[in-house]
Amino acid sequence: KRLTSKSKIPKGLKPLPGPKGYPVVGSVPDVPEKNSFVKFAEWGKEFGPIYNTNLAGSNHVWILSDDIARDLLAKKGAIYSDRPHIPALISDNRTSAQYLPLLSKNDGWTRQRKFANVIMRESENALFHRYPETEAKRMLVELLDDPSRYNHALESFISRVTCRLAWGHSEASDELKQRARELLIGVSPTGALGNKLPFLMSLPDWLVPAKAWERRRAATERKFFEIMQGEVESDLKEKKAPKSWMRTFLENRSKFGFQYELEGAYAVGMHGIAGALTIAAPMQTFCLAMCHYPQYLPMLHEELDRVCGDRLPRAEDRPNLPFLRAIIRECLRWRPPVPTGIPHYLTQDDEYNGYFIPKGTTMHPLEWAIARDPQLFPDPEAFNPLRWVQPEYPTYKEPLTQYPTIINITQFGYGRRVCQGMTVADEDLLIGIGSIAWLFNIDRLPGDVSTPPTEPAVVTDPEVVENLTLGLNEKASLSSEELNAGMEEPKSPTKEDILISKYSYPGTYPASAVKKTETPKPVEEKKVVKIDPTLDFTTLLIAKPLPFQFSLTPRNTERAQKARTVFQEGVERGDYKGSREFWGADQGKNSPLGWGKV
Ligand code: HEM
Repeated sequence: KRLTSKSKIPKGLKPLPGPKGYPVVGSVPDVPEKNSFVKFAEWGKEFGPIYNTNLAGSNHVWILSDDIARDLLAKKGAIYSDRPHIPALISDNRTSAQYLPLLSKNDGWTRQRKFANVIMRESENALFHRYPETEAKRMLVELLDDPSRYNHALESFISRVTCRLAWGHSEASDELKQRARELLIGVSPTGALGNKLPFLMSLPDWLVPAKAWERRRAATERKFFEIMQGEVESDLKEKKAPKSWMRTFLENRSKFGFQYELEGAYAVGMHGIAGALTIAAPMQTFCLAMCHYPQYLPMLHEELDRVCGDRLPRAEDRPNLPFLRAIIRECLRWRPPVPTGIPHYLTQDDEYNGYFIPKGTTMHPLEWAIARDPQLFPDPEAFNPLRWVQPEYPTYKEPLTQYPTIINITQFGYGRRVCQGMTVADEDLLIGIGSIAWLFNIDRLPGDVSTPPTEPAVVTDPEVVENLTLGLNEKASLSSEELNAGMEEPKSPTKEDILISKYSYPGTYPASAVKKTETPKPVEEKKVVKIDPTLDFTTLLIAKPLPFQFSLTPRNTERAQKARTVFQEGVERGDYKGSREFWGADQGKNSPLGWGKV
């Protein structure tokens, strides 16, 4: 929607405040790609808890207060529950009935939300078929074997659980990660080129590689969903299909009233993708928080030892693990996985407190700021799980057998569009984080120079800076930072390029500060590099801490042995299978289907 000119504002109402911006592009040049949510929160200090930005001619309103978000997005849900158009997707996200989170408030959305309610309730009642407990054992052994690939192990844990929930087995978990990663790039404002330069999408494919990339992504996804549905169908016929969302769909097909042949395949697949995308982020944040706030891990160990003793945590332990729930709750508050929120779209002119909000405005509940309201969260920048379990804090709530909980918190959105997967996230995080803490000590490496977030670390040694980037781009890792999919054959980024995109906000560093050359540089050329080690996150819609180095060691040999034994028992029962390639060994590089270069 074009920005409404002042003359169109109804009498008696004012326009919302906001940054002035520049002609044509509006405020786009003022928004950094890295940690844009920090900039949007800073503008809130200047313009108040609800303000307007013009981004390349479109009207975007940012909401920084939970009360205002509720007043508008929830109470006035009848007009605030649509979704904006995402230009980089070739099928119109609002009407294609492919991706429930991106659909307009139409019939497709209503029937898929009903379907989502059924599959979520059913799997929740069955304690998610114990899939999180099963996969936690494999994750622990992977972490014991190679702690430096922790990022991969955590993402694989989530992807395998979600894959089992969606289709009954974990074999497609690498493919699911890749599907999730490509879709995330497709929908993120900082991802696919078509979202940055929408006019490209009206040009022919041969002129615009980004468009060809999207066509290939969509075709691969469709084929993947179709294969997965077909396999569960034949397993069902042979009466060997484990419990899954797909099985529920196939056994009750006529009840859901889906309108096109693969709608069920998409409805299930979309939930698989939504799960694979999001839940590893708070687990990675947990590792980050334990490194920088070491006082809390011993408290968590004490609780887990008291409640679980020498066995791994299980779903039934939930009421007895308030401190674990407090840690999880605080991870979501301190580093919200969707820091800019998922936008809603306003379908009618509206007003709020004398301000005019025009129809066609994209509304952003800015979770980053909402989760830092100092009235509710004293000392908001500090990771402090005690705020959930000690009565002197405003967020304390009883009974502690139920609270703290992540169910219905603001990080899952507002009103009619609220997240459908909260209970899955809740279960995965309880079992996933609980199991890691049960087995491991988590610490910064000896000599780690990074300091807590109140004071951004000042690093001058290029060697140190370079080491901080290790671990990028593992196979099928969702944390890869290679963006702009579909552009000209990119040169693989140099370490220098990666650093430039990593640290461009809030610190500054010239490339010369990190360049490694044959001959040592004179000292005066080493410039200061500022890094806040707890804010080094990916730039896509779902923000995850970039891989970092830390020490992950078993608390004692008995526990390590126990983890290996219970995993081995599962292997012998046939609980675990490896991941399958779908498009051949080269991932479909030379065929029309396969992994887009991302
Ligand atoms: C930590 C994990 C997660 C976070 C932080 C998260 C966050 C969100 C947010 C912010 C929204 C938008 C709400 C709004 O528009 O107001 C959303 C929507 C949604 N989420 Fe999640 N989510 C998570 C996990 C999941 C999982 C595991 C699933 C499914 C298995 C899922 C499925 C969905 C769906 C289907 C929607 C769209 C609802 C609609 O548009 O009507 N989410 N989520």
